[in-house]
Amino acid sequence: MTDQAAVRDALAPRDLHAFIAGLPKAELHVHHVGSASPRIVSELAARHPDSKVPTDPEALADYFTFTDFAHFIEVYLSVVDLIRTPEDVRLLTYEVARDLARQQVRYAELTITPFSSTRRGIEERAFMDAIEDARKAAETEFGTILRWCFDIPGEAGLVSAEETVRLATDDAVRPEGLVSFGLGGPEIGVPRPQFKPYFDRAIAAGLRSVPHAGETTGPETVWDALTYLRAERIGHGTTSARDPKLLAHLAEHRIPLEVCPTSNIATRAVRTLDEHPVKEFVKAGVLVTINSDDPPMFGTDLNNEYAAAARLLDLDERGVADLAKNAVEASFLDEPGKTRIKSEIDTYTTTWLAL
Ligand SMILES: Nc1ncnc2c1ncn2[C@@H]1O[C@H](CCC(=O)c2cccc(C(=O)O)c2)[C@@H](O)[C@H]1O
Ligand SMILES: [Zn+2]
Repeated sequence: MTDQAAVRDALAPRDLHAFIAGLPKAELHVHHVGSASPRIVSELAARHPDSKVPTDPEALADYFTFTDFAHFIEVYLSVVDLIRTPEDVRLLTYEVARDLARQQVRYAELTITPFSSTRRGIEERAFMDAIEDARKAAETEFGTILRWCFDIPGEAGLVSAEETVRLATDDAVRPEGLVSFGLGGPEIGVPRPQFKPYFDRAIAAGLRSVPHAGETTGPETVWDALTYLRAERIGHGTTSARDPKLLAHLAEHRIPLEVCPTSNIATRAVRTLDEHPVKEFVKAGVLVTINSDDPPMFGTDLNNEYAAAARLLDLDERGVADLAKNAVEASFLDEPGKTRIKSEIDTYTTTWLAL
């Protein structure tokens, strides 16, 4: 071992957490408002004293403890209420990009719910300018590429679907960084087929379909997302593990699952991490990507999600690097960009293992 390696060994922990921290990554399932750090949320809460969101980061940690999925949505919307001006939007987006860059995220598809902001009075062009301004600044200053997914807040119904697809397809409004179209919010009482016309319009406009499904309802919701919404990836897809035919279909057609382990525990979709079905997904040959969903709300970050997946799947450095390459491959980044990041992952891993 060279002197340099000996010194490096003595200084840095060689455990998997250290490897993950430096590993170039891509994140495909992470929400804009859901990524507001405690510092940002408390700063915004201080600007709006009428809000019930705590300003003190300690109290915020308790506030972000959920009894069930409906409670999570209620808390989520109270944070949405803090985003009131285009300046709030730009600050939030830029800071989310900084947090992603700190975790060596080279590329992220950030899910934004524009309906929730325009209906709260933020003018649509100003909203789009704010996110685009932050996206360009992030790429220049952090080297992190951001793309947008616009999603329908399903519980808000077809009015929100119409507004979301208009904002996503009207050339006078849609932002340059928009690549995909999604469907979020509660699944219970929100059947997927009703959104087919809106997804058809989004897909016809060149957007990729990535709805949430199988997070809080059964595998039939995942089938519906595939059949009616022509999903190219599935947000969560947790209950797919209950249907071997669905697992076989996802594997055969290379339809990736955007797995968010800690999210599923925090929203009580899955009881404990050890009971998470990600092992079943891998055993069935399904393409698994690891994501953080709403990291500060769930007391996690992307690196922690990779560490959780490594433990559940008993992975070494090469196994973790493969997970990272899965996400790059499943992304909607152009081929040269994918090749570049995958090559960076390979170089990083080879260098790490050689030390
Ligand atoms: N794990 C998650 N699973 C699912 N969704 C998640 C997850 N994390 C974050 N979201 C986001 O929560 C939003 C929910 C917004 C919503 O339900 C709603 C209902 C009624 C009115 C309004 C409004 O704005 O007026 C909004 C979704 O759009 C989605 O982007
Ligand atoms: Zn989500």
